[in-house]
Amino acid sequence: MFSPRVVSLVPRTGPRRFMSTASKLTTVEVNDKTGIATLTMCRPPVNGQNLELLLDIKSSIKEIENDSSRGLIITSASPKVFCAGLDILEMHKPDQQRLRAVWTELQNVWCALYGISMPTAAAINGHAPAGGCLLATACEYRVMVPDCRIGLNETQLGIIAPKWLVSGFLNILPKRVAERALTQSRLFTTDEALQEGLIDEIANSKEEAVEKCAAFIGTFSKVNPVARALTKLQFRAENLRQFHKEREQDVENFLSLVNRPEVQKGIGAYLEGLKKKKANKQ
Ligand SMILES: CC/C=C\CCC/C=C/C(=O)SCCNC(=O)CCNC(=O)[C@H](O)C(C)(C)COP(=O)(O)OP(=O)(O)OC[C@H]1O[C@@H](n2cnc3c(N)ncnc32)[C@H](O)[C@@H]1OP(=O)(O)O
Repeated sequence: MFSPRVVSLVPRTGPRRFMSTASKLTTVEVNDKTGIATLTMCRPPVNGQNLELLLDIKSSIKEIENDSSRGLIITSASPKVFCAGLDILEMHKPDQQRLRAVWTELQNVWCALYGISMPTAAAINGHAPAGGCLLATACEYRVMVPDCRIGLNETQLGIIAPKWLVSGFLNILPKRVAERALTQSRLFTTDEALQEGLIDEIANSKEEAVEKCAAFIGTFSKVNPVARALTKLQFRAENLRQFHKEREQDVENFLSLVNRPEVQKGIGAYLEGLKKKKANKQ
């Protein structure tokens, strides 16, 4: 559950350091001057969220939280993709135990990122559909590079994004825009996302996006961290409470939905479409 932590306001000095990470699927780099930690997802080619990546993101978030960093920036090592969402292979003809674990870990990642007390920002250096959009919208601030797409396109796969998953989206967009976007499986271009308020700024490169995220986090340097954390909680507590109340039922709903023959057929066709797209590119 959400527990605000007191963070020192004294700036740190010294070189950048790397925290230990559970595996190589994420890296965490702390800028010792600013105290801001950058969590980078590194599962090529598109940071598909399989079980191992989700476990790794969760443990990196916990590590950053325990280190009392000044803030957290999430980004990707892939040149064109921030995160392509759930690894569709985890949902296609799934192993039931693993599928259960995947969904539980997606819940855990969302809960850890959405409920963390320190300032958070996403440097969206590429496309961010579905689970990628989930990560970005769990953060407090978003900076995106041009010519990319972001949104919750779950209905395209025949699956339904549950309430907790949509709550970050609803923190940002008017309900009417959110409802239409979800029912239409809309992926917003960078320009559209800025216009609708789904992202806060555009940056010309990943480096610039990270800098802009750090500048946002820097705006809190003179704000009392406990007051800031409690204020953030005030805005997010109801969604978190609701999530905890429903999380077990939500796993059952997900499993039953994904196992439906017509959904399996849809996921299979979607995967085929992705493969064909690649073949057409070659
Ligand atoms: C009760 C609740 C139920 C449900 C809630 C569900 C919540 C979350 C759901 C999800 O996250 S579902 C996943 C949705 N994701 C997508 O629809 C994205 C699909 N991918 C794309 O649109 C594109 O790949 C891209 C991200 C825009 C990148 O395009 P690009 O041209 O750069 O790459 P390419 O398409 O050639 O892909 C490279 C490679 O990666 C494979 N790939 C892509 N996305 C996924 C994925 N999500 N899972 C697994 N694999 C993916 C693609 O097939 C290519 O593989 P190949 O090299 O082996 O052919």
